[in-house]
Amino acid sequence: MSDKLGLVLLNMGGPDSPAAVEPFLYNLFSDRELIRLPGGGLLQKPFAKLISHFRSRHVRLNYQDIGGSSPLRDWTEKQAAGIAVRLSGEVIPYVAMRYWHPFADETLARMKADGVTRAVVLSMYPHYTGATSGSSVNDFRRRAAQLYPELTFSVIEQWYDWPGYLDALAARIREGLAQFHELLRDEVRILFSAHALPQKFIDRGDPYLRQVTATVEGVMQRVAHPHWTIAFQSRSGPVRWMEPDTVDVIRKLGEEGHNALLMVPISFVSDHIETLHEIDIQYRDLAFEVGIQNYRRAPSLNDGADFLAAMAGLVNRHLEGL
Ligand SMILES: C=CC1=C(C)c2cc3[nH]c(cc4nc(cc5[nH]c(cc1n2)c(C)c5CCC(=O)O)C(CCC(=O)O)=C4C)c(C)c3C=C
Ligand SMILES: [Fe+2]
Ligand SMILES: [Fe+2]
Repeated sequence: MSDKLGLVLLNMGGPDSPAAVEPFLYNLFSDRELIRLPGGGLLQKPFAKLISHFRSRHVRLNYQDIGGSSPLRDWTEKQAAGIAVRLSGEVIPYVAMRYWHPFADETLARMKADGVTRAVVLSMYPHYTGATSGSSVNDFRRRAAQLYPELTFSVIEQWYDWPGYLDALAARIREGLAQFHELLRDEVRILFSAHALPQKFIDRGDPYLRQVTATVEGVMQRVAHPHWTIAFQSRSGPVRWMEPDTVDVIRKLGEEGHNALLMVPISFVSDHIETLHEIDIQYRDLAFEVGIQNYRRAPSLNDGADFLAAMAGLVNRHLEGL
């Protein structure tokens, strides 16, 4: 029997056309591991239908500003291929998304057809929370149990302190700092912006905050710049969210008279709506409004060779330990 090995990268997924925005949002708001709408589960789908319908107009406009669709699938496919070619031995790359194509069941069907019998499943969220990594891994496990129970797989679901990842992130920050005029560089405020979570995820014990903090500390040991802080972006509902909010921190930096700001997206490993729209458009407008004239963002990791080599190292170490 053949013993083909697959590498499956998990991520959120994003709409691939304007028409996909509403069903993408419906899938997202239907996920009770991400968001618990009122009604104890019974009303989750009707509420998801309603919210996705009303939210889609606004979200579609945001996607329109970045070219009409999410680049997340392309980046994740490039990452999967780039990691697979750097592994020892032959490994077939796949991607499985939580809320848009390719869904886990589509990917599992392809793996089965390709004769893949073993796989390493790698969550592309560096920091663990049940809302993202947890939901994606559970979804993959459920679908695999239904559709391809013979598949043997193991999961890598957190890697916030992997040295090669920290090195790659530090390199992006140095690139970001290099975009400022030499005379300004020492004064640059670095703002690490992680995706916010409702505070209740932290209170119930998700390690997300601890892991984000550890990543930032590991990176700053490598970069050695005196001015940095962490904030949380993209709140989206009427609950208590992690603090401080990125918007409030940008405002405060402006009020304090700082005029050089480097944004570093920290919980995402590729470009998508929250780097390309939120950080590059919305927060940039806000920074200018509060007097920060020099606003830059560190490039995302995307398919950077150093990042892919680091991730291949992570997968190789995992395979050696099996
Ligand atoms: C580490 C990454 C992410 C965390 C943590 C996260 C938590 C989280 N998100 C929502 C609600 C929405 N997220 C949306 C889009 C979106 N979120 C992430 C990542 C994290 N989310 C990504 C990569 C994307 C974009 C996909 C793409 O563009 O390719 C959206 C849809 C967009 C919008 O409506 O603004 C919602 C809604 C919650 C409630 C949450 C924590 C529980
Ligand atoms: Fe999100
Ligand atoms: Fe978000």
